[in-house]
Amino acid sequence: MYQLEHTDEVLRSPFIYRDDEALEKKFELWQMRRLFTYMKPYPGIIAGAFGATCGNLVVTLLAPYLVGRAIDTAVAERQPLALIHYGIVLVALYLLNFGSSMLRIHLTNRLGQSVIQGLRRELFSHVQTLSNDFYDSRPAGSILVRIMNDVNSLQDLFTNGVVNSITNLFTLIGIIAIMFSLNWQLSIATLVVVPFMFLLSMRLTIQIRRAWQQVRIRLSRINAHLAEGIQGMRVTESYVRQDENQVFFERMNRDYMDKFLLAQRWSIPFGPLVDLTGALGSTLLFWYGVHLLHNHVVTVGLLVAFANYLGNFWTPIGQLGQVYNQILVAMASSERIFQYLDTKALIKDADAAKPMPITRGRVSFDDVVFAYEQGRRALDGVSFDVLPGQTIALVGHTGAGKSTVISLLARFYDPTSGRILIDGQDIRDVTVESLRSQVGMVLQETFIFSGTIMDNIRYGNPAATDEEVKAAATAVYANEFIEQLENGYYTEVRERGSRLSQGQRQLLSFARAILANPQILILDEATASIDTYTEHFIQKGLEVLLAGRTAFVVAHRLSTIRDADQILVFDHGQIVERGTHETLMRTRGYYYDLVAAQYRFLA
Ligand SMILES: Nc1ncnc2c1ncn2[C@@H]1O[C@H](COP(=O)(O)OP(=O)(O)OP(=O)(O)O)[C@@H](O)[C@H]1O
Repeated sequence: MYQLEHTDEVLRSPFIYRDDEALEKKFELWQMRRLFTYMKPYPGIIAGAFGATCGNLVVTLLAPYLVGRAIDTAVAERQPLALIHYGIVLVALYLLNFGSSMLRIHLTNRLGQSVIQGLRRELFSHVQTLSNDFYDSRPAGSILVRIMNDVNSLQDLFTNGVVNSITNLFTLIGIIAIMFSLNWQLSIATLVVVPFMFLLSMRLTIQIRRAWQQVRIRLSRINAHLAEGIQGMRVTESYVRQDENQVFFERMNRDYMDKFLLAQRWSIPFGPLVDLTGALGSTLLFWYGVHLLHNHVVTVGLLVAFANYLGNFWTPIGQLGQVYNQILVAMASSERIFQYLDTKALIKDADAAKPMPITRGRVSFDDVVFAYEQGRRALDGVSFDVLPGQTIALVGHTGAGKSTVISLLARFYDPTSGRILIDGQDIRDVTVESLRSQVGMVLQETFIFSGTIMDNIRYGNPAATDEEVKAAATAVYANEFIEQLENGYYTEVRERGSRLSQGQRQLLSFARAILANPQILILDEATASIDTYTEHFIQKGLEVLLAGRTAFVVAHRLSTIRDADQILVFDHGQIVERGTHETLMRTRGYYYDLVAAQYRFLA
């Protein structure tokens, strides 16, 4: 069986959770301030949560004192009625505590979820406005991680961190103030262990957090590998790579288990150590307390009250340690989130942009130069003029610049220099929305969304009725195959349309496009070989789709090229020949060679 040599290789797989992304960062005030602005819309919830925590605070501060008083007065002086009164007050206090806790947990969760939801909404809506260059430069996985994981990791801070840390500070200050007002000597004896509690809590929670982060990274690696493995299962099977995959997976699985057990090793001692420190603190308190008791400096009730106060130190100290962790994690995540939010869309409406009126469809490229990366021109001085209703075929070797022409026409990028005009208007002077609503695109790979066939066609025009969808499908000859599916137009398609053949997807995209009814159509013909039966429908569908529109076709079918009004032949980003099929064939130049080399078998 195939064995991997190095552990590092195990970790080579493309991670959803990228290892080069920091998991924690040092505190930055401006970042914290910006994060807090997301809480602004919820003053009512915040006030309610603070109100509820005040209820908890009252009980934490008052209950130990009352227990002490009950011992000193009711028990010591044998007054059962007074004891019952104390009992009733304490029960009432704990009921208040119960109610306050329920309300606080509900409100803080609501606050956390509202903030997270708002942040995620803003992030998604912003990412949707970003230009193609943004998507070109990062994998989809890393965008997903930011919208989901990074936003989620802020959840703890907003749910518990903010409200709790303020309450915890008040609790600590309150307990210390009450203790000193009752007896300063005993207060000092009680507080001796508190710095140790604090240090222990900080030290352990940092280690525990780091250990669990490692577990999460391993889990993300497994997820990423699984997702890829399942998507690429056909390739795996066809190359008989199951065994290698199994070994690879086993290593990752094992790695996850090791990290999990390590994290457990850090987490397990936390509780017992807390108890141990508490016990040490109590021992010290009672040892000194009994000494004070003998000298009649304190009473038994006071000693018991102090022991309870000592017990009440742990929760706020532990939670403050956690908040420190939550802030460090939030710094790293929010930095990445803000980085996305601050990314400006390269393509956006000019200040004076107006909607483009319904176009006739005349398209001109005027000395257009474009480079994706500086110094490497993908288009180099491209000029052409297309009359309304004409079909233009773009041909040329791979990498010649055909797709770049159509990307610029749909304004996914702006030219480095030169102009693109539609009906005499520079497309940079009109709104992007109005431009794109009139420039339809049918791409090679038809993206099928989860839903019915009906929904998928309607994507072209959400306002279309069922009848209009069916009419559009019928017009481009897609009706025949759709009717044959088990539920016709209401058949569910999902998983990137895997139920549909390449040809059927193409027909679906024609229906989608004709429903949108754009004046200008961009068509990247699919290169995949399609059975002759479907090909026949595609051919007829295409004729309907192109009729009456200005169309740019990155053409692979000789039939499309032959019927084109103009053929633009590209090479290294320049138009090297132009004309109709007949004239170009007669010229016996670049196009002739191209056809001879590439399309001979199609003729
Ligand atoms: N997103 C991108 N980032 C950087 N360079 C790119 C990008 N897209 C294309 N290019 C480069 O621009 C040049 C033109 O590419 P283009 O996609 O327009 O060619 P094409 O003629 O459509 O090729 P094909 O027929 O293979 O689709 C190529 O050198 C290509 O490597």
